[in-house]
Amino acid sequence: MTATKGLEGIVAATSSISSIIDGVLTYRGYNIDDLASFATFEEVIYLLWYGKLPNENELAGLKAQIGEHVELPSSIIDTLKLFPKDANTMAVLRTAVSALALYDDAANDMSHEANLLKAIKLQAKTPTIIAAYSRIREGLEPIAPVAGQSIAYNFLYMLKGKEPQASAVDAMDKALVLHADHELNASTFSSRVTVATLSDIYSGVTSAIGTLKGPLHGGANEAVMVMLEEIGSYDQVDDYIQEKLNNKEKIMGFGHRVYKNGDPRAKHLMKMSEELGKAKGNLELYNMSVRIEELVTGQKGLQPNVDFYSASTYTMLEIPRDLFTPIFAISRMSGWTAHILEQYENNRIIRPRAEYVGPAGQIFTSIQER
Ligand SMILES: CC(=O)SCCNC(=O)CCNC(=O)[C@H](O)C(C)(C)COP(=O)(O)OP(=O)(O)OC[C@H]1O[C@@H](n2cnc3c(N)ncnc32)[C@H](O)[C@@H]1OP(=O)(O)O
Ligand SMILES: O=C([O-])CC(=O)C(=O)O
Repeated sequence: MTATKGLEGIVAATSSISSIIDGVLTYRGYNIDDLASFATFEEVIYLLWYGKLPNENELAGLKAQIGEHVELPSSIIDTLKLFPKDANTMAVLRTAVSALALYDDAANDMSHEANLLKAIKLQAKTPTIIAAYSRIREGLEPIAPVAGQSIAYNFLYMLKGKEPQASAVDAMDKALVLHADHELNASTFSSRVTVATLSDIYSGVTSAIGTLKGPLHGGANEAVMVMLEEIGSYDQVDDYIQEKLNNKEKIMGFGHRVYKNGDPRAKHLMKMSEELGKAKGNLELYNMSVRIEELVTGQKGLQPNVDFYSASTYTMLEIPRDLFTPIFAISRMSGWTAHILEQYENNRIIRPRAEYVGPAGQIFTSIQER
């Protein structure tokens, strides 16, 4: 038995949800470029869960169901109020999402209908948790969403407490479409491993949130922003990046396990970052990002991934840095739950082997003799 470090190149499941073939990303066979240009996040959620794009009635039905479940149990709001005001926001989300199971009588009902309803509840409540905690830590009361509005609109509305601009809602919606699913990425894999023991959907998404949090995965969007803040201004980019490259340090937001010739989502986020910067009359972060890309791609051949331009995009939307990865979770909740439902449909416990590289043939000695 020989291990493959990081399971690189190992095909660990079959799935009909999303694919990456020759650098082209599709959700259920639809090219991500078309979805990013023409579909809303709610249409994409429907596509991921039901395997087809919704007609108008089906979309209205899904939106109504999400609207019905968007509010949090009061105990969850009370719990959020108990958390430290400076808590890690992904730890907050992981804990609150896990706690939702305590207030769902059907948490352990394993029927498909019950699991689909739980997916709807999780998708509806995740933005509410993030917006509520963000307000609570600022000493403000959480606010209720506006009935009939989209997830993107309501997240921005609940976060900021005022009607968001149409351009901000469009950008948020597109970002949610772009992050929704990505084949067997680490967090999706961990959700599938968890539910393959026939554990419940809340356990599956709690594992996934914990996995997304890491800076080699979803946490990279915040790490990119830390880097941009450290650099400070356009004229400091070359020195900062060159030193990192010389020291063989990682540049966050670059590289990918699967894409070696570029992440098809990055160009959309790059354009959004530029457009939002132009609208604000401040292209500094965009220009800095472009220069970083020139240096890193020019010298290392590494391309920006989905996390790189999302950092400047979210900053242009005036979103606090520590909500970037939670926003990724709002979007990926749709993909995680689609994969969990798919796993349940054709389940087998996921239990690979390890190549043992420790000592062999040890002679046991009593504790007094050690
Ligand atoms: C949503 C997402 O999860 S997208 C990914 C977000 N993560 C990041 O942006 C963090 C920065 N990037 C990375 O750490 C990696 O590229 C990962 C985790 C995304 C992929 O990791 P792997 O597939 O294991 O890539 P791997 O480590 O084999 O990289 C190949 C080579 O490129 C180098 N490399 C990879 N990424 C980077 C980077 N961002 N900066 C500098 N060098 C890098 C590696 O050090 C390695 O060099 P070596 O062959 O001299 O040892
Ligand atoms: O697929 C991966 O390894 C990481 C990624 O880009 C994602 O989850 O969107």
